[in-house]
Amino acid sequence: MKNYIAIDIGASSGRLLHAQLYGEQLALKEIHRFANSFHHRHGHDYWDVDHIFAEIVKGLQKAKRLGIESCYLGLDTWAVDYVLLDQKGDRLEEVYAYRDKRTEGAPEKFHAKISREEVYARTGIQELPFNTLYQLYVHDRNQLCEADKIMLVPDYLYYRLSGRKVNEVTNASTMQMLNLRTREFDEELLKLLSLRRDQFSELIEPGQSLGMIRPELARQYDLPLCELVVVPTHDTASAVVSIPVQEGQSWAYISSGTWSLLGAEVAEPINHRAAMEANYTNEWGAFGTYRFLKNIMGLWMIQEVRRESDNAYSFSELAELAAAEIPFLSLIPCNDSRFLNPKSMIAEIQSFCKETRQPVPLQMGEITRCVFDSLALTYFDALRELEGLLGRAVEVLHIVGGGSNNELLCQLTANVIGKTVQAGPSEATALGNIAVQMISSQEVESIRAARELITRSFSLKVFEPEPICNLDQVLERWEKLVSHS
Ligand SMILES: Nc1ncnc2c1ncn2[C@@H]1O[C@H](COP(=O)(O)OP(=O)(O)O)[C@@H](O)[C@H]1O
Ligand SMILES: C[C@H](O)[C@H](O)[C@@H](O)C(=O)COP(=O)(O)O
Ligand SMILES: [Mg+2]
Repeated sequence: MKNYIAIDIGASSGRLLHAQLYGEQLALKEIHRFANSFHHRHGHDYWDVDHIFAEIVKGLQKAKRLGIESCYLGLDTWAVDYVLLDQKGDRLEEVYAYRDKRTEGAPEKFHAKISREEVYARTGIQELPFNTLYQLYVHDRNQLCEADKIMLVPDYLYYRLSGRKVNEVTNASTMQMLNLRTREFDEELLKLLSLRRDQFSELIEPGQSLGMIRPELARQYDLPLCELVVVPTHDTASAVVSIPVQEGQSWAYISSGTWSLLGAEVAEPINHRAAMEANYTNEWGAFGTYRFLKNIMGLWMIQEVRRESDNAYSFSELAELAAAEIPFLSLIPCNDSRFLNPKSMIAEIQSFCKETRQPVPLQMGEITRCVFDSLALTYFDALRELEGLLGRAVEVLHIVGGGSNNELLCQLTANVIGKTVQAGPSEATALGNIAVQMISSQEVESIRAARELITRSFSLKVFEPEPICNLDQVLERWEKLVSHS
């Protein structure tokens, strides 16, 4: 029986899961989980990639102690952030976190050199201030010139495990530097950044093998003999692979974790002006698909509210507290940049409500209810835009990732959008990661077969829309709030 290990590192936690195929069912078991977050040092926000790598090694050691002598191994993380390497392959400096404030105003400066329209026509990528393009634009020039290689975080972790340097395409597309037509780094953008193509590595599609884990690593730490398979290393790309789509469904998804990524799987990019104005993106998907989606602030806001309350409540307790509150009392424009990385999320939420003469949420349930109500309304707006851009109605919204465990938010979303919500799997990213490994090992023949296997193997919850009294008034108030933010 083949062993598959997925390492999924999101912005709030990393996890290592083991999967095996038992007949027609896929069994998944969590072996290791660790908290992940960026740290504020010397005025900036950084990831601790050495700690992340140490946790990966710890997880693989646990796997070996559980009797997993050999396995396939795939790894995915969040997007856009990168590591600078010198010629010896050593890291040149700390790894900036995308929420660091250094990119504030960077898009405006960059687009003085080349228009937004031109960049969107070339890349089809939504404008987020922390895209790699803008991060590199503000990065210290001397450091960049010194860099022999620029690798996104998962590429770097694969390199430390395998010794191979590659840029996997689904995550590379989030850099906003890949040209949709040539499917290569855009030469004009490289020139504007004064970067050379050879500072990046070979672009590689998911599904290919990078060979075995470095033998010295396996020996030193007593690790399983892993064959490293390049999976969709952008966590959202892996999550989309595992969406339990039913035949004939007109479907869309929300990959719901730290971020809520709301979108559809399309065969060709949609990068016309209307898509740009709606700030929809064309991140590359597995097997030549595209992820036509939009970033929504997501459960980051709940994570911060929880952290500021010293983690006094579990995520399910926060949802229960919110469920007892009056709906749609206070609302916030989730995607406003003020919520990207405020000193205090609670204070920022309360300030907005005060500024807009809404009831100011004070109790924990009031605060989390405000976030969940506002997220559901933000999903409503984004889904309506998506249907317009796709030119088709969506019948079912799949919510996958940790947020699929939040039954209040899933029901609220179904009620506001007036459509069926299908929730789960919670570990969609890891399952998509494993699915691509299984396709590569030929134990599963296609994404379609993988989705059927996942649908058979994991329980999903269906939320049918329930009527909301005075929804029209809520939407009217919401539109005013969002249009003025
Ligand atoms: N039992 C639960 N009830 C409510 N929400 C949950 C539950 N479990 C997880 N979540 C939500 O899922 C989020 C984490 O999702 P996850 O996909 O693991 O995030 P990431 O991959 O970004 O680290 C948490 O911030 C929390 O809001
Ligand atoms: C910064 C990116 O927009 C972000 O990484 C997003 O693309 C993503 O992958 C979020 O994944 P989480 O699991 O951290 O929500
Ligand atoms: Mg995630």
